[in-house]
Amino acid sequence: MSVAVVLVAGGQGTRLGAAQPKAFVVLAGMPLLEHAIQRAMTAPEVSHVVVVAPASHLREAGAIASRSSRPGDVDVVAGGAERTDSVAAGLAALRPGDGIVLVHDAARALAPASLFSRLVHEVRSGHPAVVPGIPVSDTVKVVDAAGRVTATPDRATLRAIQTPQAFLREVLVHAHASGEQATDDAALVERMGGHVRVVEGDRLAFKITTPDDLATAERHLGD
Ligand SMILES: Nc1ccn([C@@H]2O[C@H](COP(=O)(O)OP(=O)(O)OP(=O)(O)O)[C@@H](O)[C@H]2O)c(=O)n1
Ligand SMILES: C[C@](O)(CO)[C@H](O)COP(=O)(O)O
Repeated sequence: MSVAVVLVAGGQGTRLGAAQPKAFVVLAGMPLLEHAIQRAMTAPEVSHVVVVAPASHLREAGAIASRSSRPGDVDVVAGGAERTDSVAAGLAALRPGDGIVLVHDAARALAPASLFSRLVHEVRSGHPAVVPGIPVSDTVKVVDAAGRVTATPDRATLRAIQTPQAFLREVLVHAHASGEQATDDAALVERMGGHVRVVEGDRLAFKITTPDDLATAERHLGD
């Protein structure tokens, strides 16, 4: 069963505030998208990457894909208005033999190859939906629209969820068939009653969202 990565890079990066969409912002001499492709393709299990780019930047994404170690194994398609739409566009471009799908944010450009491998191992061990998570160090409160606290969940039960998120292809495709939006793909599986397993994440898989995050990423690469 081959393993495909749907690498979503179709967002604008409004919170980063750069002149171009976030995936094309240069970090240590290379666009974030290129960092993400390199790391994904370093995982020996990964046979194919579908890059989902903004419709305005297909040519730029194609040029980045052509510089990868295996250009024939990287396809580029146009994304949609929301992240969920971009993932759906990537799923539509999977190849026939792709049985395991990892959905990954280009914005988590430093996620290491070892994280991809760990998730694939978990799916191959019989878990149809597996996501990486990090224990939270802050106390997290649930608030209503008026800012009033309605609950303080036990911190030990909470995880900050990252990507890549790994699924059996049929499970993910079925979950997306609902046409609903969600902030991550696992939530669609949860909504249809599917089991999602959380495994240990990786601090390097943090999401580059703001200029501060970009500076943090630069520091990591300088270490
Ligand atoms: N319509 C969209 C929106 C987001 N994404 C991707 O989803 C990932 C996570 O999204 P986020 O970090 O929030 O990126 P943006 O939506 O680009 O950021 P912002 O909300 O600041 O505009 C990113 O790799 C982004 O490119 C996408 O492919 N298509
Ligand atoms: C998928 C995700 O990265 C998991 O933490 C996250 O939910 C993406 O959120 P965003 O709203 O697109 O930033």
